[in-house]
Amino acid sequence: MNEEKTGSRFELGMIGLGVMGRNLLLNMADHNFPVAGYDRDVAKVQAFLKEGANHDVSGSNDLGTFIALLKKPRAVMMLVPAGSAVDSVINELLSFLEPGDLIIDAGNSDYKDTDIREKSLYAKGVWFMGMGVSGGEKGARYGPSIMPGGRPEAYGRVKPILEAASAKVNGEPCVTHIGPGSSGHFVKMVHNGIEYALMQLISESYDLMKRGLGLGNRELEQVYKDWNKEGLTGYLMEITGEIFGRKDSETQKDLIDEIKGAAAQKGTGMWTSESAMELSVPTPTIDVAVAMRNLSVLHSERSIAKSNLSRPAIPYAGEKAEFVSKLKSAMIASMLLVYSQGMALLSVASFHQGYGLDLEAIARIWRGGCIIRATILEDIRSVYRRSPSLPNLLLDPAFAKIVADHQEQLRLVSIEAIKMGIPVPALLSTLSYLDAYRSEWLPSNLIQAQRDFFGSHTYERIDRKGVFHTDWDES
Ligand SMILES: NC(=O)C1=CN([C@@H]2O[C@H](COP(=O)(O)OP(=O)(O)OC[C@H]3O[C@@H](n4cnc5c(N)ncnc54)[C@H](OP(=O)(O)O)[C@@H]3O)[C@@H](O)[C@H]2O)C=CC1
Ligand SMILES: O=C(CO)[C@H](O)[C@H](O)COP(=O)(O)O
Repeated sequence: MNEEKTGSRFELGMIGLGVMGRNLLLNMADHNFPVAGYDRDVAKVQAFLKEGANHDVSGSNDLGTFIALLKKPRAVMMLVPAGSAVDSVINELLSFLEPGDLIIDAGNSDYKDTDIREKSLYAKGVWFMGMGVSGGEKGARYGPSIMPGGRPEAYGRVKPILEAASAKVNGEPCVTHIGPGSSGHFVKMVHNGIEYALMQLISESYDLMKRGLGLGNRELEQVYKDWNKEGLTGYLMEITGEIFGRKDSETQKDLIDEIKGAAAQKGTGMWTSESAMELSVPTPTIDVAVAMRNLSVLHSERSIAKSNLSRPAIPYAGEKAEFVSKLKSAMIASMLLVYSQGMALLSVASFHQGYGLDLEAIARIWRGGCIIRATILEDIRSVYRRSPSLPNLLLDPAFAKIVADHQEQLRLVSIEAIKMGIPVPALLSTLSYLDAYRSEWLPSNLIQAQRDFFGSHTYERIDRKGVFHTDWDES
């Protein structure tokens, strides 16, 4: 190690120099912060030092040497897989850290774990922050959206470095102190839940155009590029257009056709659905997106079911261009309804978990750097600027009007999908969410009557206050 690259003067240390850790640390170094990296794998440390050679960086694959590089009170960030790896890193760190040092878990940890870790570390005098980072490899390197939670004093210590490294939209950094405790990881989890639902919707639009209309990959590439230019501008739409244009370097075939239709997952989508259920917030599109990832991996069952359950498809008989235009409208409505579900979950969690979330600030920091960034987040930000405690975006007349203007196309596309036998559970559940949310009357009176009939669970009445029970066996 070179002399000037030693000494306890590095402002932040990163544990885990994988995809995210290496890139985020280089990003911080780009902004002239002296930073140090640690990885168990010496090759990863060397690769980081080589890439950061023109910056004030240092690193080691020895934890004690790495910790000795850091300025006191120390700030140690980790980007390692969620779960036991985080606990094992914390345990190893504890023998080197002192009261007042700060640990930041910037991975996709379960927020419930974050609450436990923060409390137990605080009792030992060590500060702990759970922080969401979104943007993938490129975002981490050139500007992610960052969602730090925990004590405001802890955030204050790393605010300059996080603001410098984050994405900027109109000069505003895509980072803000989210709130206390596990709020940063909760907000990142919901970001990912929205991400799952948007990805499922886009994949359904692909299926409708591929199997329904018979469009080829060049046509699909053009449709997604057009959608990204106007009306549906966002990162996921942008990369989808690029994906359809990519050739496999080995076979020279379209790469998309070489990829198996079985989608993996690491847990954040499922945790979003679980949390929504726990907090009684309806998020049907996110729930169905998780279910479809689960169904996608049942390939051998699906190949048996294919012959057992075959049915003739009723092909689409209309104009292809007209269908694509309706589909674009359907996508606009359904994507807005996904953001509505996710933001409604944040609104309830803010109250129940004492996070005190600023929904306008969350929409602001999601406008750049993250995977769900899209121009609509500017409108969503405006809604919360007007009405900071709105329980659901659909209650804002301007936002509701955009959905209402596109809802008929969502309905028409859904009907065609059903006729063609193409699975579009995200589109259908989104439409039903809309129809249920805008319906003052729901048939749940019958469910109450049934519950009281079989279990004496009682019911409320519309004409009187109180709880009532009927002896349903009495004639
Ligand atoms: N990839 C992405 O797009 C995003 C990922 N995330 C989250 O960031 C975190 C890191 O992901 P990513 O960078 O993609 O993962 P990688 O697999 O690329 O890197 C993980 C790093 O963690 C290290 N590590 C694993 N287990 C331990 C352990 N027990 N002790 C010490 N180090 C360990 C690995 O070291 P070694 O080489 O020695 O195994 C490796 O350097 C995860 O929580 C992920 O969910 C968040 C946003 C986006
Ligand atoms: O956090 C991310 C993006 O925002 C990560 O890429 C995460 O891994 C995505 O979730 P999954 O792997 O379950 O699809």
